[in-house]
Amino acid sequence: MISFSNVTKTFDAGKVSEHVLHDVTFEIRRGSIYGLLGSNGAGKTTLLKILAGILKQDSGTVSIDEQPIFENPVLKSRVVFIPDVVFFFSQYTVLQMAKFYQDVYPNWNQERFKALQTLLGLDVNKKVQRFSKGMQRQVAFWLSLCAMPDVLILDEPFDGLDPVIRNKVKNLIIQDVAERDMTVIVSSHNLREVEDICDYVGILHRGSFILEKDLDDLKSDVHKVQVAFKNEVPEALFASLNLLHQEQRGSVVLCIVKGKESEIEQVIKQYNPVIYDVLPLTLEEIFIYEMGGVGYAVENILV
Ligand SMILES: Nc1ncnc2c1ncn2[C@@H]1O[C@H](COP(=O)(O)OP(=O)(O)OP(=O)(O)O)[C@@H](O)[C@H]1O
Repeated sequence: MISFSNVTKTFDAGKVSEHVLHDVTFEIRRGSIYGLLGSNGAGKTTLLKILAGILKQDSGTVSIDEQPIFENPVLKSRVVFIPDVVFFFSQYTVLQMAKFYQDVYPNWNQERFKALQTLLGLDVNKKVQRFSKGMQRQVAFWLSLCAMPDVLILDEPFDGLDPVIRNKVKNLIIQDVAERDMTVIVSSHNLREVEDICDYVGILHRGSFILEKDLDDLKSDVHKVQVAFKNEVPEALFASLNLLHQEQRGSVVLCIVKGKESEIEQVIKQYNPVIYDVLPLTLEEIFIYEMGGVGYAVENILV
């Protein structure tokens, strides 16, 4: 399990200090995929670098399986970080880079290296820096997945990958999570990009979490309902629902309601609606309505 407890981080910015993370506390269960979302400058990369042991927090604790990560080489050999700008030694071919990874990561899987070579079709004797940007990112995933990490940290990982490779990479990640309980934390600006792989999502804003939720809970707890009545819309109905949003479209009322679907249906049906439909909500809509409810303009955070 990954655990952040009261973590703060400040950078010197000229004469003043910039507070980048404020008292961040959260956990990531082993074998889960955590989506870290947030606006530019929210502190996502800083948080990921602290988790990877590249930066040290000013205060608080960061641990993986109850061991601190900073200056802990044994633990670090179980953790792989793919940064937003991937790095390879200049002049190194894929094979030379693979040898380097093999030396650093004791669980290196050579059979998988060969299998992924066939899947990706990249030349192992080519210098990595001569590949295109997207191909270099493929190499980063290739090497990282062969390192068989227990924790995979991804910063904006899918930028620059074409849709076919993107799906292949996502499938490989999901396979490792399912088969050997790998834990993944993935930062992104785009909820749609991560919603198909994550089971937990946190939104970081100006160095603090403004929302953290299990996606299944989120999906089963908010509903978009369309209702219409023969006569006047019964106001008493809305008072008895936990409404996040309500709008009239002609004779139809569209509501975003929190709660169990069966209970919502029971309440509304007491008023004999002539139309009662439950419509699908995208995750992005759920976030916008949930966060709108606590006064944040999430549209700006998630774009
Ligand atoms: N090494 C550094 N020195 C000084 N300030 C830094 C350093 N690294 C990050 N910062 C500052 O910390 C803040 C958070 O940056 P960070 O890269 O963590 O944000 P982010 O959420 O990843 O942003 P983005 O989505 O734009 O990549 C920014 O204001 C940035 O300028």
